[in-house]
This record gives sequence, structure tokens and C-alpha cells, in this order.
Amino acid sequence: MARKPALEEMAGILELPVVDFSSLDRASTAKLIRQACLEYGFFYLVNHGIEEGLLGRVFEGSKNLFSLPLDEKMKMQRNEGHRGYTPPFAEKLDPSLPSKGDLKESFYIGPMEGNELQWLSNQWPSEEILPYWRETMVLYYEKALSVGKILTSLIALALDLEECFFEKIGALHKPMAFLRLLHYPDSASGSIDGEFGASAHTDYGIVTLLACDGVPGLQICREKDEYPRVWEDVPHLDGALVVNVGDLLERWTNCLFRSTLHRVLATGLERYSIAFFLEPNSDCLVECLDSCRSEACPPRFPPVRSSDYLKERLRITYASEEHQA
Ligand SMILES: O=C(O)CCC(=O)C(=O)O
Ligand SMILES: [Fe+2]
Repeated sequence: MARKPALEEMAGILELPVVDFSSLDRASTAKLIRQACLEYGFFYLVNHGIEEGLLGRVFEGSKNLFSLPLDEKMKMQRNEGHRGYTPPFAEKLDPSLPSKGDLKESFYIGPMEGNELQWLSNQWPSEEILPYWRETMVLYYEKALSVGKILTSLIALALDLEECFFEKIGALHKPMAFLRLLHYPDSASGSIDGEFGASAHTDYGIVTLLACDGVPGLQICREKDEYPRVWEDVPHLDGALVVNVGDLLERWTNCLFRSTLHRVLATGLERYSIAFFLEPNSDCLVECLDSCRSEACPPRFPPVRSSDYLKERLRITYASEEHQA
């Protein structure tokens, strides 16, 4: 049973490192990424090359999707392949909370290719209802995936590995990457009685690339095992993607890189965000890197197969949905 936080404190406004994706000096960029992952597990990525116009169309598409009547959205409810619509309260990212669930609604789009026996296919709103919606999302998915893959090669450099390390071990071959559209409905401020837009959690995979609409609410807690928990606001940086380290990268690095706890407050304001979760190929074995272990610092986690890990995390997150059903 997770220990309950006795109290929470608010710290000042955070100044996360800014990584310039267009810099030609890869060694310096890798150094900066290393520092950011050691200290925060979060950084801003600027000049990432995803056009503003495309991002605008993704946000627009997201608004149009979430504006559909609930019964239309429920026709595309999240399937066994973890693709489709999740209504408000379907998910409780922090299972220790007494609340009904998180306020957000979301829509998952998974890999277009892959083993269809294991992973059911994506669900799409019909072309008549939302024209060009699918094309826009597929285009964004591909662009985000290519940014994620390049970023992973910089992360390999940051760990003193050869830059194709994660490719070589098969992590980036048909990766389990998910695009997730998120909508936080406007509602009375609920955090006081334990309701959150998204409750405290860490992400599961390698890295997450997050585009936000500028509405506040995202917070991080840098020391997840210390109480009282100290929460810091992540300010919006126009044009930047917020990048954070996921749990599997934390496991690979034996906690050298932090998978930092974060949440989204229920501020009462409507908010949209677009998350892209880069998770390894389902067969990839995630085990402590040689460079991150020593006699004084033995591996903290046993090796785990990526898909086993992800399945278990999703099971816990959606357990409240099963109880409600
Ligand atoms: O919407 C956000 O700002 C964060 C979303 C998030 O943390 C998640 O979906 O894992
Ligand atoms: Fe997250």
C-alpha cells in the first residue's frame, strides 16, 4: 500500500532546461539532456521541427472530436488494443486516491503497423463527421515518432552509449508509441476534494512529448519518495514540447534518469493537450545498462519485457473502470 502524503507544499515556479533540437552540436545537446534528466526528468524541446500549422490542426481536430455527443464518442471506446476513447473518470492515474477517477477524457491512437493479432486496430471517427481527421492525426503521429527516435539517439549519447544503441537492441523497431489527445473539461475547481484533471503519476515508457495549449495546470514533484510532496508549476513555453522521462528509461538507467511524478490540477479552466508516449517494441527486454551499474550501485530492478510491464501498468490505471462497469 502506497504511503499517503501527510501534507503537500507548493514551491516556486520552475525553470526547466531548454534543449534546442536544431543545434548541430550534438555533444553539447546530449550533455544538456543528461543534466536535465538527472535533475528534473523534464525539459522543454524547442525547434523540434513540427510545424505550428500541423499542431494547430491537431488541437482543432481534438476539440472537434471531444465536442461530439458522448454516445458518438462511446462508439469508439478504448478497445483491448488500448486505442480509442476514454470518458471522464475512466482512468485513475493515482490509484491511492479516494476519488472516482480523473476528470479528463482522452483518445488514444496506437501504432499503424504491427501485430494485429496482439493489438487491435485504431478507431477513427467517420470521414463524414470529421473530414481529414485521420490524416491529420497520422501525420502528427509520424512526425512525433521521428522526433522521439532522434531524441532517443541523443539520450543514448547522453548515457555515453553509441547513438544507435536503442535501435540496435530493437527498442525502436515498431515501437509501441501512442498518441493521446487529452481534454480537461471546465469544471468547478476540484483538487480540494481530491479530484484532478490527471492525478499524480509517472509515465510508463521511454519518453513523452507533450504539447500544451497554454492553460496552466501541469505540475511536477521532483522527489517522489519524499514527504511532504513539493509540487512545482510547469510554465507554458510557447512553441516548445515538454519532454519527460518514462519509467522504462528510469529502469534502464537504474534511476540515474528520473521518471518524475506529475499531475494536472483541476483549475476549473478547459484545457487541451497532446501527449505522445514513446514506448519500446513490445518484445524489448529492459534491463539495467552496464554503464549505470556498479558494485556500489547494483541494479534496482529485475529485467522486464516491455509489453509485460506496460500491460501491468495499464491494468492498475484502469482498475477503477472495471469496478465501475
Ligand atoms: O495534459 C498534460 O499536461 C499531462 C498529461 C499526462 O501527464 C499524461 O497523459 O500522462
Ligand atoms: Fe503523464
